[in-house]
Amino acid sequence: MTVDPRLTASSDPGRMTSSRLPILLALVFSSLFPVFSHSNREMWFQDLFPPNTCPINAKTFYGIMFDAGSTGTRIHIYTFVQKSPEILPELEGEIFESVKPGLSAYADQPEKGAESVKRLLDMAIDAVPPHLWKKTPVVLKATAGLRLLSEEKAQALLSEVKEVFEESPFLVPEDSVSIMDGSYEGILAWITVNFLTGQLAGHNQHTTGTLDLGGASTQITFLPRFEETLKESPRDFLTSFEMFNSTYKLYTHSYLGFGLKAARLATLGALNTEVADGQMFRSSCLPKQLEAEWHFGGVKYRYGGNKEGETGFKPCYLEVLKVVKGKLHQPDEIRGSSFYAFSYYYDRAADTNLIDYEQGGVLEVRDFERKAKEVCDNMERFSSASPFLCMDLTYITALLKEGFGFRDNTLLQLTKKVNNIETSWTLGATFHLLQSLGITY
Ligand SMILES: Nc1ccn([C@@H]2O[C@H](COP(=O)(O)OP(=O)(O)O)[C@@H](O)[C@H]2O)c(=O)n1
Ligand SMILES: [Ca+2]
Repeated sequence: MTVDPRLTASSDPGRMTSSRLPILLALVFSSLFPVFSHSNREMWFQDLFPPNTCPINAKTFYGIMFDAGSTGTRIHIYTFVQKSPEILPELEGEIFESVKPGLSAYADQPEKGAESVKRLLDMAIDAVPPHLWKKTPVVLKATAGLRLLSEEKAQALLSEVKEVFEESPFLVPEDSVSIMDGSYEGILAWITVNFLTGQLAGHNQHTTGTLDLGGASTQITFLPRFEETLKESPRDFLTSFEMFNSTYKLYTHSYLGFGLKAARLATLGALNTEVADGQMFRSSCLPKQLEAEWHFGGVKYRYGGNKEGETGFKPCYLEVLKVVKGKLHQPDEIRGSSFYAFSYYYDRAADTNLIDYEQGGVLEVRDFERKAKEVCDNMERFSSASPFLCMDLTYITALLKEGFGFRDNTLLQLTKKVNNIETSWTLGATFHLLQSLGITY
């Protein structure tokens, strides 16, 4: 990935290079897996094989983490390698695959939902060598899509998935299928990003905050630097988290119902309401003549443009403002910081050529606003794209400025992968899992 120098003013850009990654991983694993501290043990073959090249003891182990998101289900198969007992393991790579729709779309057909998980799990059967199946843990964590379902429907889905896991040859830990607490989603994504960018090695305190915009919820997470932030934040926004032998006191919050798709419904006035048969929801953020249907979370919605009334950025911004204004906590200290942003921040920026789809890039908050104006005031020119493009960009602008209180010139590093590893909470969750299972080789 490329790193904008503006973002690394207080950190070391050299840390981002992939050649540093194994060293960094080794450092992190040394605290993750204290069992490795037997590095003084004498080995008869040490004189024959230089460190790192002994083929006899090279060991590979895996972790399988499912992300059951509101818009899709994804599998992450992480491979770790330990080349000899003296050398610490390295994160070798990740196999990633996804399917749509997400589990919550199968609210009334839980077996079909579980089938979608099974198809992905079959990939792990091919990726993990048979002799390691029994030692490879498999876990699924669901996010906002399932949080929004009734307890009964969500549990039915989870128990079908659990059956799929139990019929597989992998290690199924207790609590292997669950709905993840929203605050973990933020913390674990923060761990992933700061781990992959090298900020968790040693005592470097130049960590970066993270912004995740999902379909149904959105998270903000950062390491507060000022006492004021700790004093002024609501208690449940602050959390201590132990990882890699350090305790991180993080600010994190997950706003349920503020993901991009939930925000569309909220803007249309259709979130958390009983939808009457044939009811039409209209918005000035949609093309004037549009009338269409949309399925989300197992419910069908009819929506359309303001046939007679206004359309465009100004009226749209006022509509969207009602969804965010005064609803989010605004920590002062983030105004001058830079953040990593992913998920729908990335997708909408890439869709509108604000960033390169493969490389990502760095934007200022005002770039989203500029693009929102361009799209909303020229909807006919963008009619081949999603009819929601104007609403989505306007929502992102309002969420960043009026929701979180970022400045126009706050920098956002838009990233999908760092060193070819997905910037998802799943890697942080896998570290946590391996730590709790005491998996050491
Ligand atoms: N590994 C992943 C997971 C999600 N995403 C993006 O995250 C957004 C959807 O979020 P989600 O389905 O996880 O929804 P939530 O359950 O997090 O609300 C989409 O833009 C996905 O493309 C991604 O880019 N990479
Ligand atoms: Ca997500």
